Amino acid sequence: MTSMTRFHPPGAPVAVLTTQPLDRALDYRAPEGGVEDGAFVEVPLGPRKVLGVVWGAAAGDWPVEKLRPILRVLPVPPMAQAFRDFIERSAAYTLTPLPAMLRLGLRAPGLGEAPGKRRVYTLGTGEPDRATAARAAVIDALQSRPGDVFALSELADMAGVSSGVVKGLLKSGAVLEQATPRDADYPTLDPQRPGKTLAEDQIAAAEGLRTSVKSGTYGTTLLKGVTGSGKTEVYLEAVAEALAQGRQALVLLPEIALTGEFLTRVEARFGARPAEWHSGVTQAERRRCWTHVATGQARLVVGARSSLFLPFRSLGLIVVDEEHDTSYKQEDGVLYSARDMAVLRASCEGAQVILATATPSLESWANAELGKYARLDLTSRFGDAVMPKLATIDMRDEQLPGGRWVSPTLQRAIEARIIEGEQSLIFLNRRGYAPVTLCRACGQQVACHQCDARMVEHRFQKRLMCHQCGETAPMPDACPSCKVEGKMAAVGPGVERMAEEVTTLFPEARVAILSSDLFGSARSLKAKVEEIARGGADIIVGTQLVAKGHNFPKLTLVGVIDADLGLQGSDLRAAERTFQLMRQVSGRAGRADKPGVALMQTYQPEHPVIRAILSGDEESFLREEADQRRAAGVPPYGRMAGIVISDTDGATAFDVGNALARDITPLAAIGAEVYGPAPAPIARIRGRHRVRLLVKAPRQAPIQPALADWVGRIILPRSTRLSIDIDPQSFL
Ligand SMILES: Nc1ncnc2c1ncn2[C@@H]1O[C@H](COP(=O)(O)OP(=O)(O)OP(=O)(O)O)[C@@H](O)[C@H]1O
Ligand SMILES: [Zn+2]
Repeated sequence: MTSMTRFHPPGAPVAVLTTQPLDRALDYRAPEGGVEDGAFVEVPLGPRKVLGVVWGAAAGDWPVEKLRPILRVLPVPPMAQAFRDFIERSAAYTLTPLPAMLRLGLRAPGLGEAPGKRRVYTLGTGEPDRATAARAAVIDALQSRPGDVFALSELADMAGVSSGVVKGLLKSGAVLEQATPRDADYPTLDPQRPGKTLAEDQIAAAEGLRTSVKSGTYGTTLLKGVTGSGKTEVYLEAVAEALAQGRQALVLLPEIALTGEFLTRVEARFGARPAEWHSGVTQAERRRCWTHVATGQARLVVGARSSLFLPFRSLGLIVVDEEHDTSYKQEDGVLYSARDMAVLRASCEGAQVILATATPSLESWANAELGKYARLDLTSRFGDAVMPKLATIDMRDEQLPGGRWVSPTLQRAIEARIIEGEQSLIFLNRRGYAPVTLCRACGQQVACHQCDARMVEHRFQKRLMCHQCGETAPMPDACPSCKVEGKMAAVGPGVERMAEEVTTLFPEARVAILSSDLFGSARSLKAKVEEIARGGADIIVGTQLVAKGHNFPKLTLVGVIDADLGLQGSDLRAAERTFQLMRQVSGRAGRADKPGVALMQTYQPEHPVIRAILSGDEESFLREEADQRRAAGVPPYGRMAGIVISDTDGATAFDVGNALARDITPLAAIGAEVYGPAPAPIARIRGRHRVRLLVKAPRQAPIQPALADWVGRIILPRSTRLSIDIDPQSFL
């Protein structure tokens, strides 16, 4: 860990950690005027200039006179000691090289550039002097984001054109080029404004949270409240307390589509909107957010998981809303769980964490049981709203023709809602039109040529898509294998096919589909969600995107097409995930004055998980699940790490796997076991063959150093990649 913050006089040797893939900090000489620990600097590296952070005194193994000087100290506040500690500890936890971790903390576009040099582009009033498809794409892109300004490459990427096309539109005035304005301050949030009048149980929970925030120390609270109980209102009180203490707060949401509603609620509570940080905001806006978070001017940030790596000055509170959500796990690049890293960051900062959910992850629940986390409960919905009634539809008793999935029972229920002017949600956790496309002549399924995965038909886009690598191909007329024409058939349902069926059943109804792949931008998805919330649809057909915390006041019926879907896998969390998903999606019903119903179509109504979902007894479900995991020694009662070795050559990947399995001395020393190597469930992605090993260790075992020692004994062939996933959530 770095020592106390320190000033290095001009010429003193200092260590600079750069974002370049080197295994350690490099030594430089402090510039004229000296430099502080944590300062953001520009240094020479070979022929290039790169960004870095002063990481303490130099190691001293190079003579000072041979060191190159720091070129420039950037005009931003230095990285706080607590943040540097977090970078080091999160790197050690996830076994990520420090520079890769630091890179997450330097995601502010144009940080190294002088302010006057940056240019941004925006919509002008002129007409393009020559109309082309590429030019029209630029204008369309700008029109879809009124009021936003873009960097050149950002706008070109958005429009799918070269930057030359954008520049070509300047002369006619159709696009305007401007010097970047100074990053405007965020409006002041007023924590003293009166919030909503809280109900009795809300007051108790809010007081508990306020007291924790007041303590000014680290602590984590699991805020467990049934869907619609008002968790947001309650944790906003904790945010108010942090603001009143003069500290900053961060609220993490699992889905950008949820930010719209959240921003409105923040504005209602504090009189202004907070800073935003996620993939849906422009580079200029990200820069503004980063710099004002660094100075402390931005007091509240709402963001995606990467906002954990913003340079807060004085962070007092992190809220992880829908903490059970799987999207908090970053599954490529640096593999980390934003929920766990939130706890780590808070402990570095002396801040509080609130994990809010109706369906806690077993990890968080167990930590509360152990007393490591505090716990607060909200057990009823706010106001007159009641919890929805849950029931199963036994599909063995329903008469359904082939190629149809909405049972007559569900159909009648939807009909009744339409007559009442209420909304129904049809839920199927499968994107696209059909999961399988096969040839009726030869029986072959269409597969991705780069992956061991089927191509999924997306009928609206008229393309096949691989959900592993994103590769798309036009829908073929003739079978790619036997070349027979007109025999390609869709097998099984996806949301698009459900929308088609629903439209056939209810031709008069307004049907909306919510699936992540159907929206070009986060903004258009947000707009759709808002339109639905206002009543702009009678039937919503959606994937798990709709299960996440949305508030559709007119929605009174949830129909689950296939409640058995998630139970089939051998995933260690299959039961937990199905339970969470069903409780969450059913929780969308009856959130306002009218009571709601959730109907789950299933072929196995007597399955213990289905019965647990119906009973609504979360605590017994979690306790039983905990008992099983404890007996098996798996998370949260044991540690796990997933190792994926990939190579364009399958045999090479296996050789590496075997070499690792042959000598497990460092792991055996901590009582860990190694399973594999075995071909990964998806044995090839993007042309790379994949081999997996699984490491299982006792709960308290120091797994990271043992893993580092173990894989460090192997010299990887150049073509081989090895990734280590601590606490893996997915086993693909
Ligand atoms: N004290 C209150 N006064 C007025 N309205 C409230 C109050 N508490 C909650 N509500 C309203 O009840 C609804 C549900 O609240 P909220 O969205 O905070 O619930 P939640 O617990 O976060 O639900 P979910 O887990 O399903 O996301 C919202 O429309 C909210 O505005
Ligand atoms: Zn693929």
